Amino acid sequence: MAEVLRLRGVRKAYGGGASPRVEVLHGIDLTLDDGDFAALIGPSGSGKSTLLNLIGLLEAPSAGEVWLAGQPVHAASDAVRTALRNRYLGFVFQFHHLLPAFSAEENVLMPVLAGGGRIGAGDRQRARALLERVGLAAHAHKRPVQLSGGQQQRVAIVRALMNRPRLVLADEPTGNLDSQTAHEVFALLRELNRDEGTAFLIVTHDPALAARCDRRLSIRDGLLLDGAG
Ligand SMILES: Nc1ncnc2c1ncn2[C@@H]1O[C@H](COP(=O)(O)OP(=O)(O)OP(=O)(O)O)[C@@H](O)[C@H]1O
Repeated sequence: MAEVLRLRGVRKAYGGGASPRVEVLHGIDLTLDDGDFAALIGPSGSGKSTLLNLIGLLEAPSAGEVWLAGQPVHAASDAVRTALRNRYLGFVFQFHHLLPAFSAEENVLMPVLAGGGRIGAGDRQRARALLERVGLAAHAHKRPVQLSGGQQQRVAIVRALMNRPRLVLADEPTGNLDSQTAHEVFALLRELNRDEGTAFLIVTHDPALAARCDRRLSIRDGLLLDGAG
């Protein structure tokens, strides 16, 4: 199975100069392969979001290497990082961040525009197929406010898959949902992982959801433990 992500000795420190320098991540090694389904757990403030931001190419490490799809990105320019992010990564957040003025289908199509492309017939077909896949075919024309919380999150999830990313980063994707809906949305992530072969790295505080992942990565004291299996 091909490697999609590799971190080697990744450190991240904040501050410096006038404010004290605090190192949050003390040397993280991690490899994710295509199709991996991994939970990232750890106490509040342990650095989960920091790690996700580094993997998402939204922040640069203070030291160490980040490789995405076989390409070194730790020293890449902003333009290269943006291009790699659009091509290989998808994002799902705790709050759906759908654009309120646009329909569900238009929201799903947004990553095509963000990647600098023009929306073609094939893109519309994929957006509709994805919405149908998650039971929202009849809601494609509705705006986010007309959808339930679980439906909104489903739209956000298929939006993340629109560009066929190799890795989806999900920061507490079910954190804002009641437990029944959370389990349904989580099951959907799993199905999409299997159907599309997309790797997922999912930050969750819910041990029951983490237990349903193939890998459980936990951050403690700035280090990553891999509790595979
Ligand atoms: N931009 C920043 N500047 C300074 N310190 C930061 C910055 N971002 C995060 N930190 C610090 O880094 C540490 C890790 O934060 P992070 O948000 O990654 O933790 P987390 O595990 O995601 O927490 P939670 O589960 O509460 O969301 C915290 O002590 C936080 O205060």
